[in-house]
Formats: sequence, structure tokens, C-alpha cells
Amino acid sequence: MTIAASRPVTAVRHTAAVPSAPVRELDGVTRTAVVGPLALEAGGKLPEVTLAYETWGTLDADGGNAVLIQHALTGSAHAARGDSDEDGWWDGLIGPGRTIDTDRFFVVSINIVGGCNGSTGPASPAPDGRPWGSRFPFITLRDAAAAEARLADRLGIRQWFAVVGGSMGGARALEWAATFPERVRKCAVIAVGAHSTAEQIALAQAQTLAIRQDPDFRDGDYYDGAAPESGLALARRIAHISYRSEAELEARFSRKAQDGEQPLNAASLAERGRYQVESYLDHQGAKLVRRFDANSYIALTEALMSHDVGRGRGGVEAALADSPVEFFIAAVETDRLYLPVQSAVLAAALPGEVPVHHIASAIGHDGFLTEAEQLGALLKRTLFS
Ligand SMILES: CC(=O)SCCNC(=O)CCNC(=O)[C@H](O)C(C)(C)COP(=O)(O)OP(=O)(O)OC[C@H]1O[C@@H](n2cnc3c(N)ncnc32)[C@H](O)[C@@H]1OP(=O)(O)O
Ligand SMILES: N[C@@H](CCO)C(=O)O
Repeated sequence: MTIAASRPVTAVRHTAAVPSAPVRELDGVTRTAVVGPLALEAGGKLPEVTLAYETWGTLDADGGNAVLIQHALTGSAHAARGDSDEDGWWDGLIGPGRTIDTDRFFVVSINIVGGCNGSTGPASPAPDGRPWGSRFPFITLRDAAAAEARLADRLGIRQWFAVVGGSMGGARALEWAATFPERVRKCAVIAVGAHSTAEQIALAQAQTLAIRQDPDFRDGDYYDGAAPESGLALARRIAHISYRSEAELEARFSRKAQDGEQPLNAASLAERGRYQVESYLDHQGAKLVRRFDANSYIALTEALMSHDVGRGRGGVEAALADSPVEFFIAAVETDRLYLPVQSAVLAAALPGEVPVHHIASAIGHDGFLTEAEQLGALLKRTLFS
């Protein structure tokens, strides 16, 4: 088994100092819950779904202080450090005294179904005990919201104070608001539009093909041998270029050669050294290979391709026209993947006057991750005032 993936998933057991005292779960430590079978929007079925999740803080007696944080494509439920010894991907936004204040809110983050960080995904065992691999069904973000609603039920959360996410996490947040409007008071949709566009689908297809064309992919049934690492790394390179702005890449790397390498002086193609930016992308690809499963990458990329909040609801405007949810829409100024204009189109489809907040960042799409404090300040003035 050579699956490269996954933060370890720890089932946490507590020993209370006083046995009868209420048990408070550790913050930022992964737990799992079985939420049952899931009939899928596109026709398939998962006979049993496990969701990995983390929580921070304490749920109020009336259950009104719960906030759902939705991760992006290769994220995990580990949004904030909490009691763990590992940084979270939104530490600047979530924590004691932060905008999403874990002394005030009960914060929940769920690893998406189809992922590889503890939730049921292609590397999980199918009913016959073998990994799902090529047999894993096609899932949509609507399926993900349906599974997550079951977990919310189990946690005793009828209505989220807010659902917040960026990129694929923003698409998941929007799906929650459209599918369960009575269960979402406020919704933050960051760095994503109302549906995937032709260009986003096109870039995504290049990534999934990079994996599928790796000889080690073997139609997705590779868990008993080498994983399709070169395909996954190439997919990440393609994606990462779209996550960063042209200006950032130019300012950072321009035409510089990687240390000790010669991109120009070579007798043959095989000997050519790399430009710095090539080495940087190689590094990003290698890093993802160490923590992510290629089949999950395909499953989630294709789920994101399917993103269209208006599908089967009469279009985007009809889907959101009567929404009682209070929305926060934000875009990264330099995002060349999820263009700010697409956030503006989404905002215009919402009832009332919904502004688009701009995250100032030179780096592009990944600004929703790197500018967590700035995003926190915007959310503090709006949904979390
Ligand atoms: C464990 C988990 O589950 S994590 C899941 C949550 N994470 C996510 O959701 C997002 C995944 N992460 C990312 O997308 C990105 O890492 C971000 C957006 C968070 C970070 O972006 P930035 O801080 O701007 O990092 P940046 O793009 O500059 O990359 C820095 C890395 O490139 C490396 N690098 C820079 N120049 C070069 C070069 N010329 N050659 C090779 N490597 C280079 C740096 O050494 C650094 O390496 P490290 O990350 O191993 O320390
Ligand atoms: N860097 C982010 C970008 C996708 O929005 C991720 O890997 O999830």
C-alpha cells in the first residue's frame, strides 16, 4: 500500500478528572462519525459514509453558536491549531480572541466525503474490504452537504450561526445555504463564484488527465503498488500556477536560474537545468504527493467541476432569490482562477444589496489562505460583528 496521504486520524478518548463531569472534547483533534448510507445526486451510492471532523469551543445549550468551516480542495478539517501540535490552515481567523472566536463559538470543520483525511474516499475500504479505487462513485458538492447535514444532526446543531469557506470551501458553503436555507443564518462565500466556469473546468480537466495518464494510475486501482505520484505532482503544478498571480511569480522568480543549475548551458535537453520557478513548482508538486491521494484529487476536482448552485433549481438567481441567509461575499483582488467579477455576479444574484469585499493580496487565489487576518477583519465588521 503506497498511498501518499492523510494526516493521522486519532480517535480521542478522554479521562475526566471527575467521572461525572461533562466531557469537553479536545480542540483541533480529528474525530470520526459514521453518518450512514448516502444516495448520490448523480445516481451512485455509498453504503456507509464516515466523516472526519474537528471542533473547537463548546456548543451553547440552545445550539445557536455553531460555525461550520469548509476547507478547500486539498485542505483538511484541521482549520486551527487548538490543542493539537500542528498549525491549522486558517489559524489567523479561528482561535481564542480571533474573529471566529473559539471562546464564543463552537467551531466545526469537516473533511469532505471523497477526501483522504479521514472521511470516506476512494482509498477507503469498499464493502468487499478492498479499496474503492476506480469503483468510487462520482460525488457532487451537494452530496457533501447532505452528508455533513447528518453530522450536524448528530452534533445537535439545527442551525449554523455561520457557514464559512474559501474556494471549494466557499462552493460548499454556498451549497449548504441553497440546500438547507433554514439551517444557515449567515454564509461567507470567499474566492469562488456561483458555478464553475468553462475555464475552471478546462484547467481541472488538464489536472485529472495528468493523473489518469500516469502509468501507475492503473485506472485508479493502484493501492497495491506504486501510486501515480508524477501525475499528481503535475496536476498540482498546473493548479498551483492558477493559484498564484502572474505578477507574484514574476516579482519572485523572474528568469532566475535555480541555485546551482543552468537553464541555458546544456548540451542536451536531458541536461538542462531549471529556472527557479520550475524548481518551486516541482516542490509544490512533491509536497502534495506526500499528503494527498490521487484518486481523492480526481474525485474532489470533478466535484468542483460540477459546482453550480443553480443546477436543478431554475438557475442561480432562482436558487437564491428568496434566500433568508445573510451572505458575505469576498474575492481576492488578483485571483486569476476565481475572478472577482464572478463573485460580483454571485452577489448580484442574491436578494438585497450584497457587496463584494476585496482581499488585497499580490499573490492571487491563495490569498484567501495567506491573508487570513485581513479576511478576519472583514468578517469582524460584517457577519461576526
Ligand atoms: C496537512 C494538511 O492537511 S494542510 C491542508 C491545508 N492546506 C491547504 O488547504 C492549502 C495548501 N497549502 C497551500 O496551498 C500553500 O502552501 C499556502 C497557500 C498555504 C502557502 O502559500 P505561501 O505561504 O505563499 O507559500 P509559497 O507558495 O511561497 O511556498 C513556499 C514553499 O516553496 C518553497 N520554495 C520557494 N522557492 C523555491 C524554489 N526556487 N525551489 C523549491 N522550493 C521553493 C519554499 O521553500 C516553501 O517550502 P515549504 O512550504 O516546504 O516550507
Ligand atoms: N491551495 C488551496 C487552493 C485551492 O483553493 C488548496 O490546495 O486547497
